Amino acid sequence: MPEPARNDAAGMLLTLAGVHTHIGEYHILQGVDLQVPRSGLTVLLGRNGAGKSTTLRTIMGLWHASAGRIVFDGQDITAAETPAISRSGIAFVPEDMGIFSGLTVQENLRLAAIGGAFDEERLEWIFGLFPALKRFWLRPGGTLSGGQKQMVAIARAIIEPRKLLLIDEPTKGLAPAIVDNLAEAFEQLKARDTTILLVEQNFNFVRSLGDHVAVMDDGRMVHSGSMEQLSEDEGLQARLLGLHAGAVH
Ligand SMILES: Nc1ncnc2c1ncn2[C@@H]1O[C@H](COP(=O)(O)OP(=O)(O)OP(=O)(O)O)[C@@H](O)[C@H]1O
Repeated sequence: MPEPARNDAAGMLLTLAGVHTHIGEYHILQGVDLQVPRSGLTVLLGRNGAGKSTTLRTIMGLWHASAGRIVFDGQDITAAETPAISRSGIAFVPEDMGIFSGLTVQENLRLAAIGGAFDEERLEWIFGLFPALKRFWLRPGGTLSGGQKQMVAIARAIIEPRKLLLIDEPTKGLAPAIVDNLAEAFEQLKARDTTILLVEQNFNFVRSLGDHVAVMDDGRMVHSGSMEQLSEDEGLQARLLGLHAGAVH
């Protein structure tokens, strides 16, 4: 029997077309077009206030688009509510990480596991990615360092298999060793065919991890292409990101 027709663009897991988002009286997203190819890591870059977090929150249904269309894995999710979007296979790690400080690492993860039950093999894989979580398994989330909290937040997002991870500025304020640990974890997630849409300001962190790149400014997309192209073109980096030749961000 032929496959049912899919209304996503070829090879795209997620497509935003002409998305507008208003927050109260403010018109924040002003016609965002974004395509996230299946597999690999797409980086969303742009200066502070460009609308990156609002884009992730709109995909997740935490703000509703006032115009435009969001299609995920062949389904129109523009008007869907957050729990349904989550069940369709998208996990979101917000900038504030959203972990419960009064609950232990174990309890934080158990809340994200379907039926509160762990798949032991998957849990061992996560402990391999983030050994600190095993060490601090019974510690309350609130007593962990910023990097450890970020690990809990990412572990919650991947405790069940997901098609797409939305992650907002995970390296902000973290020590280089933790940033390296996150980079390794993202490489492993990519190897397991998880698609990642990552908002990041740290261009050096994403230049070797990223496959695709989109750049926002003033609530619109101003560039999209391959990371390879942006990585090799210092003129483009200067124009889009304000980076100067040899700049370490
Ligand atoms: N809850 C809100 N109420 C009013 N304005 C908001 C709200 N959230 C975001 N904004 C505004 O929307 C614009 C885009 O913010 P957003 O957080 O999406 O940008 P960003 O690119 O993620 O920047 P940053 O890196 O600073 O988080 C900013 O001007 C911000 O002040």
